[in-house]
Amino acid sequence: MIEISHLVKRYGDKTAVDDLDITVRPGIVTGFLGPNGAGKSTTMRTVVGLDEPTSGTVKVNGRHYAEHRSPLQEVGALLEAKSIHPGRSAFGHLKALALTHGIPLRRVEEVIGVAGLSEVAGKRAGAFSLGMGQRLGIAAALLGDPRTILLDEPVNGLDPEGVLWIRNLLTGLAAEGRTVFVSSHLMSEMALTAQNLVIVGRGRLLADTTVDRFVQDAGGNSVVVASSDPARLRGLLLGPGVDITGAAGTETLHVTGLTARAIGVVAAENGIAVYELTARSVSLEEAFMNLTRDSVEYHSTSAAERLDPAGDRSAA
Ligand SMILES: Nc1ncnc2c1ncn2[C@@H]1O[C@H](COP(=O)(O)OP(=O)(O)OP(=O)(O)O)[C@@H](O)[C@H]1O
Repeated sequence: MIEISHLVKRYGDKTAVDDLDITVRPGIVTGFLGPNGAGKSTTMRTVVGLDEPTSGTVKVNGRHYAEHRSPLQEVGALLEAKSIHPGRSAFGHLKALALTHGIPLRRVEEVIGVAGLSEVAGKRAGAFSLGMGQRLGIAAALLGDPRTILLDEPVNGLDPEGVLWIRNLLTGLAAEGRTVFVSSHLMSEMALTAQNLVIVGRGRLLADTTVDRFVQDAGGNSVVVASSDPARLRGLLLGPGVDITGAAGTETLHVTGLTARAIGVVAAENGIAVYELTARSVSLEEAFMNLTRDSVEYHSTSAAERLDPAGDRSAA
C-alpha cells in the first residue's frame, strides 16, 4: 500500500507536485497517468526516498521508505534514471544488488528467468537494447520479492511481445496481493492492465477512479439505432441500467446499457425495421485528452501554425 498525503514537491519556483492525496491499494494494478511534466516521476521518486517532499507525507507499506529495515524487500522500483554500470553483465548487476541487500543468489537466477533475460544474462548491460534494459530494470525491481512495485513507463521500448509480457506480469503480481503502481502514456494499454487510474496534470490530482468508471464517465459504450418506430422501440428497451436519448422527430436513438445485439433482437421480435445499428465505444485516449487538455504544458504546434504563426491565413 502507498499512502500519499498532501504531497507537495517544489524545485525552485516550479511546483512539480501540488497537494497530491492518493492511496494506492494492494491486489490491483493502479495506472498513473498524466501529460509530460505532470509530476508522475517526481511522485514516484518521493515514494522510494530519492526526492524529499517539500511538504506532506509519503508512506509505503505503513512507513516512510527510510524507516524500512530492508527496503528492497518492501518496494521494488523501476524509475527513469537507471544506475546500471554499462560494463557489468545483467547477472553481475543483479548479483551486486542482491549481495548488498542480503538477497540469496538463487533469487537472481529466478528474476533473470522471469524477465526473459536468461540468454543474455552474461552480456554487458551497456550493449543492451532499450527493451532489454527495461527488462533488466524490472528484474532488479522484483529482486527483493517486494510487496509494493513501482514502475515508471515500463513498456517504454518494449516490442509487442514485451508489452504483453508486462501486462501479464503486472496482473499476476497484483493477483498475488501486491501493490502495483505503474505510470504510462499508453491509455489503451492501461485500460487493459489496470483496474484503478490516478490521473494528474500540472502536479494536481485530476481523477482517482476505476477504469470502468472512467469509461462510463467519458460517455460509456453506446449504441446508435435508427428504426421505423423509435418511440415504441424506446419503450421496449427501457429498463434498469438502460439510458436512452434521442431528439424528438428523428428516427435515431442513442442507447447505453444494452448491446447492439440485444437491441437488434428486441427490434426484430417486435417487427420494427432497423435502418442503422452501430456500437460506439468511447476512445480512452480522447477521454484522457479531454480531462488533461488544460494541464498540458508542452503543446506542439500544427504545421499550419508553424508556417503562419500570426494565424492570419487570408494573407497567405
Ligand atoms: N530535478 C528537477 N529539477 C527541476 N525541475 C524538475 C526536476 N525534476 C522534475 N522537474 C520538473 O517537475 C515537473 C514534473 O516532472 P516529472 O518528471 O515528475 O513529470 P512526469 O509526469 O514524470 O513527466 P513525463 O511524462 O514527461 O516523464 C516538470 O515540469 C519537470 O521539468
